[in-house]
Amino acid sequence: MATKAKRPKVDDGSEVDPLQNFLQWCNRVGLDLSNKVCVSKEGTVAEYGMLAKDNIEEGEVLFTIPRSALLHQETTVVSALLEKEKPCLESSSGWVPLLLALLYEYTSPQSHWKPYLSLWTDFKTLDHPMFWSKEERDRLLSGTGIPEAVDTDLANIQREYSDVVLPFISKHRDLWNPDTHTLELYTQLVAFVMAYSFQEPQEEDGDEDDDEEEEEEKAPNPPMMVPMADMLNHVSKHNANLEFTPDSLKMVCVRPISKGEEVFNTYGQMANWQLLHMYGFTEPYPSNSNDTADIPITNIYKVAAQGAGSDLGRQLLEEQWEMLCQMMQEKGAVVFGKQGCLTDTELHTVLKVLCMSKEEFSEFKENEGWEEDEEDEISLAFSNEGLPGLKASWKWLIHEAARLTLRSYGDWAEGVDSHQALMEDKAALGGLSSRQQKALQVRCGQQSILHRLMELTKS
Ligand SMILES: C[S@@+](CC[C@H](N)C(=O)[O-])C[C@H]1O[C@@H](n2cnc3c(N)ncnc32)[C@H](O)[C@@H]1O
Repeated sequence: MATKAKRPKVDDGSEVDPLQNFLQWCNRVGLDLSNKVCVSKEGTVAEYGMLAKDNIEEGEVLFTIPRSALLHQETTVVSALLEKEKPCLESSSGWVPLLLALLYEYTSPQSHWKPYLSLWTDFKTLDHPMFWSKEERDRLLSGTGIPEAVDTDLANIQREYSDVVLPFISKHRDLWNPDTHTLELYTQLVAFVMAYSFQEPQEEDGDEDDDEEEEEEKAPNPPMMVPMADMLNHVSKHNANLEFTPDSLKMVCVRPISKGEEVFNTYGQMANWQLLHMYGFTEPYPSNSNDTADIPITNIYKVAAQGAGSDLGRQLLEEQWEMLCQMMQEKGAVVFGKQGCLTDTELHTVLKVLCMSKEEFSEFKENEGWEEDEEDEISLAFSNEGLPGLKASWKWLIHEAARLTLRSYGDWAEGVDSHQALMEDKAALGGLSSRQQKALQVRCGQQSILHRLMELTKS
């Protein structure tokens, strides 16, 4: 078993309340907490959270964290070594330096961040799908995109640990120990970073002449741990937001909060499948205004292939598909939100290429593309308002691809035809495990978006 952070003890051997210990530490490191808020485990949606002790106005600062209190690769005790060895610590995630810092600080009795890290003694309570069995993930979450995302994560974690972390810690046994800093602990800390870390937004250059491509190539900032800010839970209709300044980070109220209400941060615009994947929870259906459903582009192609009558038609379609695969860099899904398509440019490209006549396709290849349509027009055309007005061939492709995608949700709720019906049956819902309930929230959100899309595109 991996060594866990032990609960602090006072002289008589009794345990210190980890929260009080953490709040005292906050005081010592100069973290300024408004007396209008408090951290609590009661009256919150999930374990620790922040509550308003008084009415709070928009713009009020709830707490300020000096940058020296943040835990990341430049503040950890082992920062000089991490900096010196930077080239050997590169990986696709870019998380290895922070994870090495956490492996060290989490298991070091002298760590400056001990009162902070001692708040969590078992990261598995986060209940990320990565801690479910593969069988349970595949059974409960098929069709949601989560099983594939978790399989990729687990393969990456294992590779990163064996190729980068283990050789590194084996070389520095004065600081790390492979018997303590195991793959199991590493995986748990990955889940901690997924659910608790923050990424500072890239600074805007302000130089308008800058080449756009250069801007896009900037790597994202590495993640960091932000004590106190990570005590806040998330909802899509949040009431507070973290602001970054050169000296400190500030949690600022973004809509009035009444006394007794929970203070909610935003973890970003997260669909329920992303919340479950990254944080191990979902917002109750249908309250997540950021919910989305993906349609794999292969499903649009499969539908188009069913509709291609002759051999010649099928050959043309295959050429068009080959070209699309070269054009689309991402793994290939179009995303629909509650108000319409969120990847309208990609969907527009897919529909345009797959519906071209032989002549149009030859012209397209000769010109190496087409004149781009106005972005605003595309965005309107693929919004819920615009979808019913699309041309019939495009509507048919979207409609049938949505139907095909809906079929990919296996049904684990035996005897129940519709997930929606189960959602409305409070007694049956109460009989489900918490994992089954979360899976249901994800599926219902995605399915309702796809059903709506079928309605909007029916001929
Ligand atoms: C940044 S932490 C927030 C503090 C956390 N509640 C704690 O006790 O340590 C993120 C974790 O809080 C929980 N969480 C956040 N928002 C939630 C919500 N709206 N509903 C349920 N759980 C939530 C999830 O377990 C998530 O992984």
